[in-house]
Amino acid sequence: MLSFALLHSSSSPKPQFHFHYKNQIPKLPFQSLHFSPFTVLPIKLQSKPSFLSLSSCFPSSTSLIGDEFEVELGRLLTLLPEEMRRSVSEHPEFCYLIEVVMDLGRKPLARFPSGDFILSDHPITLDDLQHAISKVGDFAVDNRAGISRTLHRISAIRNRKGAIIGLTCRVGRALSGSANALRDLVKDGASLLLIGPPGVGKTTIIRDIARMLANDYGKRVMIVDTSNEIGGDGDIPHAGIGNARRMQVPHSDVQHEVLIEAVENHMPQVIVIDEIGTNLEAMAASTIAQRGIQLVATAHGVTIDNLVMNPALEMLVGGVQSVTLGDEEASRRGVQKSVLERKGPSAFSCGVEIISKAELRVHPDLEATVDAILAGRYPRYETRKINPGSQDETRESSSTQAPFDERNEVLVEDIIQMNGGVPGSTELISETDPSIEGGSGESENALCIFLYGISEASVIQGIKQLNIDDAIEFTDNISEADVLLALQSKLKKNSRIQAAAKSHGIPIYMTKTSSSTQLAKAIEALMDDFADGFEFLESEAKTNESEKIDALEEARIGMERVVIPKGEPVELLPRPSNIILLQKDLIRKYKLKSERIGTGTDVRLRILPFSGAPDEDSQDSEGVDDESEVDELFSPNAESNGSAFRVDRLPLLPE
Ligand SMILES: Nc1ncnc2c1ncn2[C@@H]1O[C@H](COP(=O)(O)OP(=O)(O)OP(=O)(O)O)[C@@H](O)[C@H]1O
Repeated sequence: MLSFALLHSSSSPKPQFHFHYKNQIPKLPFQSLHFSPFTVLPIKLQSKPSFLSLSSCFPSSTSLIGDEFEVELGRLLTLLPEEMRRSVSEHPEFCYLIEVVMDLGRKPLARFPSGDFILSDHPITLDDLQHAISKVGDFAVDNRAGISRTLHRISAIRNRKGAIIGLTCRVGRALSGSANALRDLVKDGASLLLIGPPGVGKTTIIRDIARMLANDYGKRVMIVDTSNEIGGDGDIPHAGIGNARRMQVPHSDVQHEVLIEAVENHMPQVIVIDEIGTNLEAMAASTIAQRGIQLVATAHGVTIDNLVMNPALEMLVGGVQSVTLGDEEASRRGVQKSVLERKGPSAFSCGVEIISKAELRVHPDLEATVDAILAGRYPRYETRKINPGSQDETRESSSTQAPFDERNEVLVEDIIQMNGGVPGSTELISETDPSIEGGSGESENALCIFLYGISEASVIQGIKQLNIDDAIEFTDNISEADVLLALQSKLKKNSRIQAAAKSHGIPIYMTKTSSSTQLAKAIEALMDDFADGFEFLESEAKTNESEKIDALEEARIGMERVVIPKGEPVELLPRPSNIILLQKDLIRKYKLKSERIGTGTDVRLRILPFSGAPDEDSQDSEGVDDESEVDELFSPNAESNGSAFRVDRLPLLPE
């Protein structure tokens, strides 16, 4: 029978970590970097699969894991058929197992940091699923179940008749120390909102925050545990939450009620809650914040921008409203008359973007971050490392630079960690530090593209002939991108993606089709502009800004001096489509109508005198609706560059 052992070897060579850049997945991206002195050797044993050496995966200081985690992981593995159990326990990354996926009629998979691994060539049967289901508690309405007194989460997929045909078995771990990087903030009573994509480690961190506040700072902490993920399944909470108390939620729809109940009945000083996702929950959280209770919560998203743009959750960060500025104020600020502003105070004082299992971006003043995003400026934030091994506060780097610069710092730290650097080091190493030399097989000057409506595969296919694979890379995180490349038809339907690109100062390019030839041309054009540092865009933006002000002033004077007092129409000068759109907006605010005249580069507006006819706000005199205006805005007459049209720095399109 096959099993494995973890052998400590101080003389063993450092493990080979693959260099990763931006969103590329490293071989072992977590704090596994601590574990470089351990070597995993598969050996043959005449015994049952053993997890006895599992605690060696984790230095004793890192967690409550050790023996308890062995037992807990063992309980998860009892869900699996013997062959799968053996296969997963033999995997070299067994300690870092994230999930086991069992779908009826398909081969079972284990998810590890380095990727998916097939556990057996035998497809999953109904019996296999039945066996697993019999070992877990009841599935709640959110189709999640747990294993009593463990942190594992079993999520079911059902067929149309309600029968379970798939399971995702997530390994839960209490990583004591995973919230150390936020210790200074939580200690001072800051309300923290953590956001991150699924599986990045949000629950793990807030669990540790709950423990830290209850045990280290003696606070009365109440966890509102919607799917029993923070405190584990069963009525006795998992040791990972320390002295914090927890309230279970019978149904996710009543999470907001339990939140209020927690405050009213149990006198908490701190409320911890995972996954605020609805408007009602956001409202409950805001109410709690107003009562002076420290709030620690998570929400799905990648960056704070995602929350600002999410109508259900924007309330968490103070809400967003559109404000019309006076002419003078608008020209003083150099912005259009209608701007977005924060409506009120944020329910949270700090925001934390969980970038990866090893890295956080802390926005110490969440309101300032939201204001910056709405004003199209770079928010200020600090990059911190998650370091479960250290009991100290681990503010590893502090940065208020523009994201582009900071990205390089992060990159450098990643590489150093991957090369076996000491976690917890507070040294900030410059990009030219020799220790990073040779760590990369990739170009540091690669152009990082966020694709929208175009698949990565199509671009790769398109540029095959160009031999520039190393010069570009892709990201799913718009804040990391140098440029947004989108399919025209998709982009024009999504004003939010444009707003997100704008808020990060990223130029937007688009193609009409995603054929290989078009994409190849687009990428070539893009590479040229990137090589020039997108310099021309800067000057274009400046020209555009002053043209915007001129155009609006021209329309205002026309209306105030001619159209309104004399009742005569006024023809404005030809302008680019995006500026015409702004003029139309202003004209509507004066309760006047306009018509678009001319063609090509001669397109301009004629402002019509008030006719007394009912005002159709969303239509101009030609019956052109906003959708057509959007089309117009995207017409290639403004900027054309082969197949890629620059539509950089568009104004926000009407919803
Ligand atoms: N620092 C870490 N090192 C190693 N494993 C980790 C770390 N943080 C989290 N994990 C593991 O990663 C997986 C996902 O973590 P977690 O459930 O906390 O993520 P999440 O962001 O809350 O996910 P979701 O949004 O899907 O609920 C779990 O198996 C967890 O044990």
